[in-house]
Amino acid sequence: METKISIQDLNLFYGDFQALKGIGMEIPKNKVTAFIGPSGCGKSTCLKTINRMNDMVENCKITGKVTIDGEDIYDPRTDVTLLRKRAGMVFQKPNPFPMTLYDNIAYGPRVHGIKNKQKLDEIVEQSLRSAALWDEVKDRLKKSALGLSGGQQQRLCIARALAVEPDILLMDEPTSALDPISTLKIEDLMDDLRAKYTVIIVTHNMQQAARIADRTAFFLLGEIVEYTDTLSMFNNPKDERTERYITGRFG
Ligand SMILES: Nc1ncnc2c1ncn2[C@@H]1O[C@H](COP(=O)(O)OP(=O)(O)OP(=O)(O)O)[C@@H](O)[C@H]1O
Repeated sequence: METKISIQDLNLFYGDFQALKGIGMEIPKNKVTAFIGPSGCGKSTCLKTINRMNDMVENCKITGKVTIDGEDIYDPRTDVTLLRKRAGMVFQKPNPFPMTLYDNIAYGPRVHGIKNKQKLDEIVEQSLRSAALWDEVKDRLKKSALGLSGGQQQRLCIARALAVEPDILLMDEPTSALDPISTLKIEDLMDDLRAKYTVIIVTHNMQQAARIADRTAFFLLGEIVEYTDTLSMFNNPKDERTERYITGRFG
């Protein structure tokens, strides 16, 4: 397996509080990796270190190293805008912009300098197809995105992330606000996405991790207790704490 993202001895502090402790993991290319663990154990924090979303938090300090394709993303010379283009993010609650579906998706490419209408049309169609939304919305591209259902909005947000051609997709509990049918659609989509992207998903839902992830990391109190291929984790956890968590016997 080729490593896409390497995290080495990563510590993260919010003020005096240490949220991540000595995280080390190699995240493989073109696989789905799940972060699981009880609330507040650092999953989202760890996810956000990969595109430096933590830069926006005051008093947040990081030591250690994160590399993408071998490049140190915390190097002062890193272009953070470009980094966030390479590592797109989808959040827990769908957050479409209050504009048309078309403009939601064309927004990123326009920011990055694409002005040609035909090219933008192509990107919009392709992104919506990749997010399994095209057929449902192709006749309403000029309508407000806020009129979509929650599940459609979340797929629109995935399409918006794909429109700038990332290689990594960071998803922070992307289905927690969705009904079971929309959740299933996003899970199916995940299967297709791995062909082109390296996907990392934070989830509280262990069945979801078991269904969609190739590898799973179990976080507890800011540390990684266990990180292995998903089948081994669920069938044969090495650490007693992992076993207790996945069998629902704690926290
Ligand atoms: N901006 C912040 N400032 C201070 N503390 C923070 C901040 N963001 C997160 N924390 C703290 O860091 C710890 C890890 O939070 P994080 O959101 O990464 O956990 P999580 O595992 O993703 O939780 P959940 O599953 O509930 O989303 C928590 O104790 C949280 O309160």
